[in-house]
Amino acid sequence: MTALECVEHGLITSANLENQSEPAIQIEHATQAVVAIVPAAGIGSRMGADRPKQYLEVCGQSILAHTLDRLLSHPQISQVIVALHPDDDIFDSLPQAIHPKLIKVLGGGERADSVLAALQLAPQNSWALVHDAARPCLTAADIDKLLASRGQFPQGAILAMPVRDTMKRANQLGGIGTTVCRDDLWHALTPQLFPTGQLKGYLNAAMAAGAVVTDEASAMEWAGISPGLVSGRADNIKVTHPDDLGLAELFLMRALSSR
Ligand SMILES: Nc1ccn([C@@H]2O[C@H](COP(=O)(O)OP(=O)(O)OP(=O)(O)O)[C@@H](O)[C@H]2O)c(=O)n1
Ligand SMILES: C[C@](O)(CO)[C@H](O)COP(=O)(O)O
Repeated sequence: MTALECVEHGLITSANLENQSEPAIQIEHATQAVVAIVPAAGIGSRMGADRPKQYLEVCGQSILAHTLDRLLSHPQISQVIVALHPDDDIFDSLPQAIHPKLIKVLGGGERADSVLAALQLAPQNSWALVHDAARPCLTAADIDKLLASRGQFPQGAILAMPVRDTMKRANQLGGIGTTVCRDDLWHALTPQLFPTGQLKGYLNAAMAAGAVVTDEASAMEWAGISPGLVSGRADNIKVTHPDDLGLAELFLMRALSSR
């Protein structure tokens, strides 16, 4: 891909191109493979269903199948690596399981362990686009938006959504302790996009240091990096509790009917 094509695809900014010192780095970043990492080894305890929530059906197929469809069909994603629970006996029955772009790996005890396990199979010199299996409503436009942010955020970025409600912190009695200033507060979503080698290294180091790592950005922040915030759609929900299923069904039906 030529430098100009990188600018046309929004992979680098024209400013990067004019900056004589960095075009090679920016173009290299922009033309590296993008590998989707899908942590799908959870048990869905908060859902309390008869199976892991990623295998609950909405709009005719499982939540995981919807998520994989979005990633496998994206032209800039060259590979999809899915981390599965050791006891998973459903995945291989999914039509998506035999897709040539897809690789499966055993996940770990925590989400971060599953992400790390999948990262071992990603090329060191690639971009890792980490996306929860439990977020089936992701759109191609939001993936495009995050990928296009690499020119502005060469160290990586995440999809996120500004907080809209007044935020309260509970006290010990289950009442309102305090109102939290919501200025500059964002909900972290996924995908989260980082250079694979850096993410692997910092994820390992942060976890070894006992840091709390609930998303990939936490590990990058632990290393002193400030990932970009890219405003994403509010319907990119994480299916977590039973009442999320109706919302996911609604959003997926709306997306399918608009095709
Ligand atoms: N050890 C784990 C735990 C979670 N996940 C994945 O990480 C994503 C986000 O995690 P969460 O929503 O918490 O899923 P669960 O851990 O399954 O839910 P719960 O916490 O209610 O058990 C999910 O796609 C889940 O499958 C994973 O790959 N490996
Ligand atoms: C990664 C994530 O979806 C960003 O909001 C979230 O941290 C996952 O948290 P969970 O407790 O593993 O669901």
